[in-house]
Amino acid sequence: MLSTGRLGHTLRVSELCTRTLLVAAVGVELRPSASQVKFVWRSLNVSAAAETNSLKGIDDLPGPSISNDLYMLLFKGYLNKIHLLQSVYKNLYGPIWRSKVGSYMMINVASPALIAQVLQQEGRYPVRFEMKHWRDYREMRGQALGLHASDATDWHQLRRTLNPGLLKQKEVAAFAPTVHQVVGDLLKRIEFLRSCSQDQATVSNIASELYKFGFEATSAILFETRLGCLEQNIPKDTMRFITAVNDMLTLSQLIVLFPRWSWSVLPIWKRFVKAWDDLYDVAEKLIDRRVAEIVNQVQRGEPTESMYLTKLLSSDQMSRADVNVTVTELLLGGVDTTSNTLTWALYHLSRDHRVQNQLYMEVSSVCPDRQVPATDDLSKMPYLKAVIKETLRLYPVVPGNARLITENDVIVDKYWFPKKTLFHLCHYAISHDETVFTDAESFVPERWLRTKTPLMAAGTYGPDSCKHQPYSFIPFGVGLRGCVGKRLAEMELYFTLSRLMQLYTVIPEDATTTINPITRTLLVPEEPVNLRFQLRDPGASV
Ligand code: HEM
Repeated sequence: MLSTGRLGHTLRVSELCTRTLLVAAVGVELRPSASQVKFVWRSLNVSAAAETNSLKGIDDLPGPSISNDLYMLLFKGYLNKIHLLQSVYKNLYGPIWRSKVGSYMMINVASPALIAQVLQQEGRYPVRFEMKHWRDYREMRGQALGLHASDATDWHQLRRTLNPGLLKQKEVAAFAPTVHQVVGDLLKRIEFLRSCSQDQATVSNIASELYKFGFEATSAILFETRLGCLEQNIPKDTMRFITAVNDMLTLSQLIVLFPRWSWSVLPIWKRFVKAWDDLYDVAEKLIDRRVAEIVNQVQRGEPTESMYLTKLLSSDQMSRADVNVTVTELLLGGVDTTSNTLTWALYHLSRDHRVQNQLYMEVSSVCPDRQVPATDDLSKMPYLKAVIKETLRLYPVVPGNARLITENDVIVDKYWFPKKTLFHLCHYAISHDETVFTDAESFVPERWLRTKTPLMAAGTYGPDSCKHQPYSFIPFGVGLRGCVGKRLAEMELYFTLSRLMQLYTVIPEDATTTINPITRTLLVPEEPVNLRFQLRDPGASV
C-alpha cells in the first residue's frame, strides 16, 4: 500500500529547492516519479512558492459553467452516468479543470501524475469531502459524527481504534472461517435458486443475491451474529436496510446539487432523513442484541469471544454513540462495494471462457478436489487476484474519490490553490484511458501478471505489462484515509470467486446484451445481471 505524504515538517522552499526545481516538479513536460513527487511535496512550503508568481490560479483553469454542467446532467442524461462525464470533460479541457456542483467548487484531476500530486499533499488528517448533509442529519438526531462527518482529529482517533482489527493481516485472517461459512450459505442459496428456475441453472439478478451475501458476511464479522440473509425468508430488517442504503446513496448525490440553506425544505431531504433513520435503527438493534448476549455470557461466567464488535465496545476510545455510527458506516461501506465487484467479475467471466477457464485451472491446481481455500493458498493464486484487479479497474466501485486539502495551500500541475480546495480524483476516466492502460476497454487480467500465461506467450501481454503508472489504479484509495475494509473485502472476494469457480461454469443468460454501469454514488449495473450456473461435476453436492 502506498503511503501518504505529510506536510508536518514544512521547510521553506528557498532552503530546499529553487524555483526551477519547483516548476519542474509541477510542470507538464517533466513528470516526476512517485517518490520524487513525495519528496518535493513533503518538503516545500507552498505559500512561499506562490510568492514567486510563477503559478496560475483557479480562475485560469478551464471548465464547464454551472448551466453547461446542469445541461449535461439533466438533459444529456449524465445524471446517473457521472463517471462518463469525467472522460467527456477530460477530452474537452485536459487532465485538470474546474467545475461547480451545488455550492462546491471542485478541481477535477484526471491523470495518475496529477492524482499523485494531490495525494502527496493531503496532509496529516486527510479529508475526503465535507459531508455536510450527513453531518447535518447526525447533529439533528444528536448522534455521534462517525468517520465520514467527524472533524480531522476525531476521525483520526476513530481510525486508530478501528484499524488494528481490520487492517492487520493476522487479525483479518481470523475472520476466514466466518467468511467461508457465509460463502457456503451463498453456494446453497445459488443451488436453491437454480433448482427453482425453469432451466435448472439460471439465477436472476445475481447482484441482489450477492448483496445479501455481502450483508451477511459483513454483519457476521461486525455483529458476531448470523442474520440469515441468505435464507429463503429474509429478515424484515435486512430488507429495510437494503432499501435504505439504496435511497440514502441515491439521495445523497442529489442533495449536494442544492444549496445547503434549502435542504431542510426539500422533499428529498425528508426521504434522506428517513433512509438514515432506518440504517441507524437496524444497526443499533443489531448492536443492542449483541450487547445483551455479551451481558448474558458474562453473567453466566462464560468467556466473551474477543471479536471485532466486542473489542470496539470495550475500547475506552469509543463511546457507545461512536460505535453505533461507526458500525453503521462499516456496514454501509462493506456491502455494496464487495457485492458489485463480485457481480462485475462474474459478468465478465461468464462472457469470457478463456479467462474463466484459466481461473478455474489455477484454483483447482492450488485447491484440488474442491478443497476450501485457506488464506495461505491465496498467495498461490495470482490469476484470481488479477481477475479482481481487472474488475476493479474496469468498474472502480468508487468511480471518483475526493480530497479536501485543509491544512495547506497546494500546487497541482502549474496551478496554486488555497487551503480548503476540493479535488475530485477521476479514477474512472484514468482506468479507461488508452494512454494509461493499453486496450483499456477490454477485460484482460493478464495485464496484472508478472509470470507468463498462454496469452502472454502469444505475444499480446509480456511480463512488463504489469508495470503501470503509480496512482493509475487505487480502487481502495491510499494512505491514512484509505479503505478500512480493504483486507476484509479482498478476502471475501477471493474466497467467494474461487469457490464459485470450483463448483460452476458461469454463462450469461443472454450473451447478446451488454450491461453498462450507472453511478449511484457507487458504480452499479444499470439492469439486472442474470447468469446461468452450470455444475462442473453434475454429481457434485454443495
Ligand atoms: C471491493 C470492495 C471495496 C472497495 C473497492 C472500497 C473502496 C473504498 C474507497 C475508494 C474508499 C475511500 C478511500 C480514500 O478516500 O482514500 C473507501 C473508504 C471506506 N471503506 Fe471501503 N471499499 C471496499 C470494501 C469495504 C468494506 C468491506 C468495508 C467495511 C468492512 C469498507 C469500509 C470503508 C469505510 C468505513 C471507509 C471510510 C474510511 C474513512 O473515511 O476513514 N469498505 N473504500
